[in-house]
Amino acid sequence: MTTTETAPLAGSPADGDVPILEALHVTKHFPARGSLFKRGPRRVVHAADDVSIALRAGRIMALVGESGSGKSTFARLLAQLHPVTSGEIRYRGKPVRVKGGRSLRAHVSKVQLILQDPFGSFNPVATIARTLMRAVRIHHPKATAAEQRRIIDDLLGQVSLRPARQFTEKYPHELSGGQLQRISIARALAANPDVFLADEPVSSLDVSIRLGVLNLLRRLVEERGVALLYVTHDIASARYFAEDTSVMYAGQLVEAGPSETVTQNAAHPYTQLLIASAPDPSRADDARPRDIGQPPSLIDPPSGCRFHPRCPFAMERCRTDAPPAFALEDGQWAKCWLYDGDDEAAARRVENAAAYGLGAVRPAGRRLPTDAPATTDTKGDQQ
Ligand SMILES: Nc1ncnc2c1ncn2[C@@H]1O[C@H](COP(=O)(O)OP(=O)(O)OP(=O)(O)O)[C@@H](O)[C@H]1O
Repeated sequence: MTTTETAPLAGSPADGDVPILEALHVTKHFPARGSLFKRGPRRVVHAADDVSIALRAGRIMALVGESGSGKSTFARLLAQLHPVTSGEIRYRGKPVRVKGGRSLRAHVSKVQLILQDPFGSFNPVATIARTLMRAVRIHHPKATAAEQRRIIDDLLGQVSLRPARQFTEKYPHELSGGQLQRISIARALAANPDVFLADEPVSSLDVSIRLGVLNLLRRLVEERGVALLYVTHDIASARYFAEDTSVMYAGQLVEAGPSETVTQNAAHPYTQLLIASAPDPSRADDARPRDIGQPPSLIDPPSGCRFHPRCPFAMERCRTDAPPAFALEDGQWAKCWLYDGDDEAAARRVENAAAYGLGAVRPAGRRLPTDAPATTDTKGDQQ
């Protein structure tokens, strides 16, 4: 038995290894627009509430959710671009306390953010060589000019842009979105990071070139042993790309576990609806619930389970009490009262299985302590 009685841990990491980057009970509240100058209690946007995640060497974790669920905010918290409201970020087991300047630079060199829109992240009047040289000078200040040029060639080679001279003298507008996204990955590699936080890295690219960029990221994870957080609204891509998947709804994680299990045997009704509403021509006429409605306001989120106003299986307790995490099989967990041990929950699970044509009704889960970080790291003896 490991420490996992109180900390559900996912995937299949080796025993005793420490995650490279971890968030523990991380919360971020932004002041709501206009609330700074109003009397009365300050209103806040609950962009992330009590989110715990562990990123491990050589593994990809998908963070999936609709627009506005808090995914980008969470990635930025990990990158320390926003301070957390409460909770802790740990790098290799040690709390990260960034106060700007040198400590921020040290964190950024280890934890690199890759953004959705590569065009927006380049200086339009600088050549690729100049942009990359800037990153190389920051991270390899002692290298000679010739060495720095060699480093640039090598970085471009690592992202399969060869020969380098075909790209170095170009301006961003002369390159395709896919080429630019590769160059932003090369720029991130200049820091020799341990962690990539890729925020919708392929959503702005043509469908035909997405796979190439995802394959490149996968190769870098495997060859360099970096940890990768893959932020996406596309749950189908999580299955093929990431070992582990966490699902975020209205600022909270609602389900996590191995990607194969989460995508093929989703437990939370929100994940089930996300999957049912993903385009799939092969099931054009099936009868699964598909109208997934609108996400709630994050200024005044619903009481109890935040998904209850949209949930076809909601019970009275869902309106009043926030669900704890229930450990299921295969390292999967879900914060959903459906997996409670009583008869009403069991009856709703029967309805749930019927609605989604599931072969078998799922058993109840094991309720995990609420103070435990319900991370995506569900390793261990939680069954
Ligand atoms: N700096 C900020 N100040 C105030 N509110 C913010 C700020 N940044 C994000 N938010 C709010 O936090 C919530 C979560 O936004 P976030 O961008 O993290 O979601 P997301 O899941 O990444 O969505 P998308 O996929 O559209 O980027 C939204 O309600 C957003 O308006």
